[in-house]
Amino acid sequence: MADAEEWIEWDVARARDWIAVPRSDDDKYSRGVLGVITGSHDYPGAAVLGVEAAMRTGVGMVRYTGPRAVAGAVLARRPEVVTISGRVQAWLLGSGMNPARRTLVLSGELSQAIGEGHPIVLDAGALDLVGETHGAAVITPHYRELAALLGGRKGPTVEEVAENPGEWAIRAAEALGATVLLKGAVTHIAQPDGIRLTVSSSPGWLATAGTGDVLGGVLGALLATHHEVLKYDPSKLAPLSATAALLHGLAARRASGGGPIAALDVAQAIPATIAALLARSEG
Ligand SMILES: NC(=O)C1=CN([C@@H]2O[C@H](COP(=O)(O)OP(=O)(O)OC[C@H]3O[C@@H](n4cnc5c(N)ncnc54)[C@H](OP(=O)(O)O)[C@@H]3O)[C@@H](O)[C@H]2O)[C@@H](O)CC1
Ligand SMILES: Nc1ncnc2c1ncn2[C@@H]1O[C@H](COP(=O)(O)OP(=O)(O)O)[C@@H](O)[C@H]1O
Repeated sequence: MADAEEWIEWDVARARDWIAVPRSDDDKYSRGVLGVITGSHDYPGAAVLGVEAAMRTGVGMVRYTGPRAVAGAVLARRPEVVTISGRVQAWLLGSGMNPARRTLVLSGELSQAIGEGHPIVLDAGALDLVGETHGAAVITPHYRELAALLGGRKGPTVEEVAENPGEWAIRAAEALGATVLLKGAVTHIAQPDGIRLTVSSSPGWLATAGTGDVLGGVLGALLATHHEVLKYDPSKLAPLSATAALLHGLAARRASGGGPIAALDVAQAIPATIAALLARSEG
């Protein structure tokens, strides 16, 4: 089992360096466009939550090209979103999707997105596509999803992952050749190059439906706004992933104020959380 001392706990001082603040010469394209294929007939809300979170984290544009039936819900919440295909600098795939119900058309669209080689977040119903990625890819499973993903490789039970999440995050990163952000009360980020980061400051109120979809949007936005550096140095996925998890937890704490929260509350609290983090105040 991994030595606990090898893990670095991510903090506000480190995270601050991974927020891309727009410069005077930036425009919406230079900041980065996030392509999003998420949501389904069964889970349209996951797409709404992820897109909301990405926009609140700060990105030049979101292109949502998921199921047409879901696009209406996304647009109803965020008319800023563009729903026609076009160039993007990063992708968020899979939240609210069921791989067992993936149509041929959707399979083709997901493969095409992955084939572009941009930095990519694979969540929920796109986790099984990790073997198709080349370049910077991060997967964002919870314990059950990681156990299922490793199942074909003499993998662990859900209980085994829960007992030792850090160790299984490391094993998954090595076996799958991707950055792993393993969600839980403590979020573990492991990369094949040996980087190991934790975020353990999130409030328990985050254990509510849809907060993982919000995290996907936060992370997608961070990848899109750091696409240039990721092109040359995919190892930067780890600090970006840890920053996403930290922001997510800080936004939850801010939204909560000690009381219960819903996932959308977390997304809405992100701008003030980022402003506080950049101002070196409490974060
Ligand atoms: N608003 C949205 O659009 C949202 C969309 N979401 C999207 O949903 C998708 C699937 O997400 P997920 O992995 O969290 O759930 P899922 O794979 O179905 O897990 C099944 C497991 O849970 C268990 N189980 C179920 N009920 C239980 C109970 N009452 N008490 C105890 N156990 C219970 C069940 O056990 P079983 O009933 O089979 O014994 C089984 O083991 C994913 O794409 C995500 O993005 C979510 O983010 C939520 C908000
Ligand atoms: N007890 C907890 N304390 C702090 N954070 C938690 C706790 N349980 C879950 N979380 C966080 O909440 C989010 C839940 O994501 P996920 O399991 O994908 O839910 P959903 O599929 O409903 O969006 C993750 O970011 C996870 O790290």
